[in-house]
Amino acid sequence: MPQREALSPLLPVAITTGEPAGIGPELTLMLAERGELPPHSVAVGDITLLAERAELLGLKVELAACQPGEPLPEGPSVLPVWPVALDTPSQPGVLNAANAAYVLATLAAAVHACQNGHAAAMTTAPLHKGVIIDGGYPTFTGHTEWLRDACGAEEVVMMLATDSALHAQVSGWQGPADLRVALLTTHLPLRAVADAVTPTRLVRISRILAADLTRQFGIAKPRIAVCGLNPHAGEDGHLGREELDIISPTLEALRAQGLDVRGPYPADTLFTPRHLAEVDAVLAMYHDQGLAVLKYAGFGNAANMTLGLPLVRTSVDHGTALDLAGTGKASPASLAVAIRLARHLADQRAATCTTSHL
Ligand SMILES: NC(=O)C1=CN([C@@H]2O[C@H](COP(=O)(O)OP(=O)(O)OC[C@H]3O[C@@H](n4cnc5c(N)ncnc54)[C@H](O)[C@@H]3O)[C@@H](O)[C@H]2O)C=CC1
Ligand SMILES: NCC(=O)COP(=O)(O)O
Repeated sequence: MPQREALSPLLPVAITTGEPAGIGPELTLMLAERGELPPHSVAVGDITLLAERAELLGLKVELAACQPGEPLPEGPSVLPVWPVALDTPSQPGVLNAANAAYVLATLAAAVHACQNGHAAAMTTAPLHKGVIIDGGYPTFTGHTEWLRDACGAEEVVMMLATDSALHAQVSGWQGPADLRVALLTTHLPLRAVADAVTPTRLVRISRILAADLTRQFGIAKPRIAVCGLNPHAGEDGHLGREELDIISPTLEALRAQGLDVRGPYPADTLFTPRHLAEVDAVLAMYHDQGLAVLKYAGFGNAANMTLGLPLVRTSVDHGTALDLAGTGKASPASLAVAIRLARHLADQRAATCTTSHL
């Protein structure tokens, strides 16, 4: 039996603390002070920054530096930290491109730990895409794409979900609707979206989504509703031809291969209770088509995850909120959901690996 998988529940979830000028550091500290981090959680970031932010906000957290592979320090209000040093001091709300490499170094440390059996999963606090680009990484577009490349994956899928849709066991979200929304395209200018709606991308994304809804969420035959790109799903070609020329024939081919992919549906009415009740996930064509609805339904109680990776990665449903950084007013609820989800998915993955070796 493989020791590493069998022991995964004891391995930590590595929480990258994100943009140092944003709310990520203080949200992590808030959860630690309240005792709301699951056992075996470790922050990845600059320990002086965390200490300064804790002092600023009067958060009573004992920061305990340790290294991947070492036992995690334990105790009430103890936050274990895998230290990664800032390149330059950071003030809340004030971006500095000199720290772009630092943010990416925290991600690299977490990925490395997952790959080397020192972490069970990673949860990412928000980073600021623009300042990373300004800091000398012109092709950077987000965690999702960076993780795809770091892990050598051909394709990955961004999916956000409201809490109970993540998994009934994870917590008790009682919001208006359960919603899982995956994206065909992620961080693209709107002008480039239509060109990115291709049969190849639709096939790859649909397959990953269906496979991970089964593998990670236990849905034997996932039902996926696919949005159209254009108003009224193109109005029979009068308002755009992507539905007729690309989406419909590709979905037809996927259905012939056994995938339950429905649509394309007009996106404005797909996100209504009667339609949502009939499917397990919605595949939106672009970022704001899907995420505006998801955030209306459950902002602060939803999480983001990357499907198709060889490791478990979850994240918050919000960004760096520079306007709130250093005030203590930002809610840590989504970070808590994301960490619990990472723990749950990692434990489940470990149990599956262990059982499959029996
Ligand atoms: N997972 C990640 O790393 C993500 C990063 N971002 C990045 O964050 C930066 C800022 O993005 P924006 O579009 O301004 O979105 P944002 O989520 O940072 O802020 C939008 C609004 O929501 C509020 N808000 C955000 N988080 C909150 C929280 N936890 N509690 C209470 N209120 C909260 C903010 O104060 C602001 O009014 C961008 O660079 C964006 O790319 C955005 C989404 C996810
Ligand atoms: N709106 C979601 C988002 O921007 C998250 O991006 P990523 O950094 O997780 O790829």
